[in-house]
Amino acid sequence: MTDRSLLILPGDGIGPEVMAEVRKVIDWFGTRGISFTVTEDLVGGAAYDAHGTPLTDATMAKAQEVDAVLLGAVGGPKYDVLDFSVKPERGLLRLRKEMDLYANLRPAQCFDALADFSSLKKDVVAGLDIMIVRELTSGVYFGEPRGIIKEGNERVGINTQRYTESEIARVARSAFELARRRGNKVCSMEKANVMESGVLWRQVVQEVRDAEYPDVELSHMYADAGAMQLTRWPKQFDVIVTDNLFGDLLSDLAAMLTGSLGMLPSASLGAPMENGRPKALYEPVHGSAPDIAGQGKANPIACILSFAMALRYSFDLGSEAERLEHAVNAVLADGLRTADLMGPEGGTPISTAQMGDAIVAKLAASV
Ligand SMILES: NC(=O)c1ccc[n+]([C@@H]2O[C@H](COP(=O)([O-])OP(=O)(O)OC[C@H]3O[C@@H](n4cnc5c(N)ncnc54)[C@H](O)[C@@H]3O)[C@@H](O)[C@H]2O)c1
Ligand SMILES: CC(C)[C@H](C(=O)O)[C@@H](O)C(=O)O
Ligand SMILES: [Mg+2]
Repeated sequence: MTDRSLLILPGDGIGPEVMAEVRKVIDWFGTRGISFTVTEDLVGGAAYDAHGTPLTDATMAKAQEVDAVLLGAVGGPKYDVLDFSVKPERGLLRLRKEMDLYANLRPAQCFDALADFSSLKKDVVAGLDIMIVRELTSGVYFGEPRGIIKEGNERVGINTQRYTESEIARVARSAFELARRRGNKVCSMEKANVMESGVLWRQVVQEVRDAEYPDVELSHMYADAGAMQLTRWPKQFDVIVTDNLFGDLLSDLAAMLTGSLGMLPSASLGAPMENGRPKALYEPVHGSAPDIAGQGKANPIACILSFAMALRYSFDLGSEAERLEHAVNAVLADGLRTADLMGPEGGTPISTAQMGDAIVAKLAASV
């Protein structure tokens, strides 16, 4: 047993495929004396198939106990017919909510070797390094009332955008703290022009900045304009803080600036516990990719970089995280590409497993 515990939840679709490559990386660190006590369990459709629920109470309890949870992806067309309350995605949302993982960090970094590949011009993305901080435990994802009700002869679908002051303030603090360690700039995105929750969001973020972070530059942008600016000139941003739904959309958009959705990792963090570390779940931003599942085509880099974030944020292993990120960069610099990192002109892609092996080989060569 080590004092570093990890719960791995591979999930559905390409989740188990990309997680298998992370296991190789974990094993390699083990050979270097940095070991983890790993347990594996089911989430999403895989848990539903086995237990009739996308997350059992026992798995939930395990997630609360470990230092970090690493999740692959959940969902898929097979489960589209299920009742909403047992859909695979509900398992992930329960983890986020019950672990109180309110700050979702989604870094969009363009690796040098991919600057030519982005759908945007090279000078727009080369060297790009932005951090989206998405509020993850509130907003329209969780607000009440919700549901589908009958009104006269019609069905009405209802979801509620709801934010309390303290929910906004705590994620704003996460963004300002991160900014201080980066470019010292935060842009907050909402729709204060049409939503009261957006008005409150803007006020509270400004108040937190004025009272506690006067040294950090703060700007505000409507989220629709923010989406436009992200594609026009993304390097104007350092840290972006935004709500749950806008953060979901903007982070998929930001992923494509880096070349592929298969490149973007994430860390979902709660408040620091007594040991100074946050409760944490790490997962790639992408989903279960049913269109390529089972074919060895998935890019494992987003999941591997999510493990790098775990090294940094949950285990104080910042230099090991950097070593892993450098290994990814070196593999890309060698020209190795999974299919998602190839343009219409084509080339010969490598498989999910070959990408994992190449990254481990670079790690080994780095010592
Ligand atoms: N965190 C999660 O578990 C998560 C995130 C997003 C979507 N989902 C779920 O995944 C299912 C499919 O959703 P979707 O198709 O809208 O989104 P998706 O992210 O699964 O796929 C979108 C597109 O990106 C490609 N892609 C995604 N990840 C890739 C990777 N690592 N390598 C190469 N290509 C990759 C897919 O092939 C697909 O063409 C849904 O059930 C959705 O709810 C889960
Ligand atoms: C699968 C789904 C619940 C999830 C979300 O909407 O948060 C996903 O899209 C994400 O980006 O993590
Ligand atoms: Mg998403």
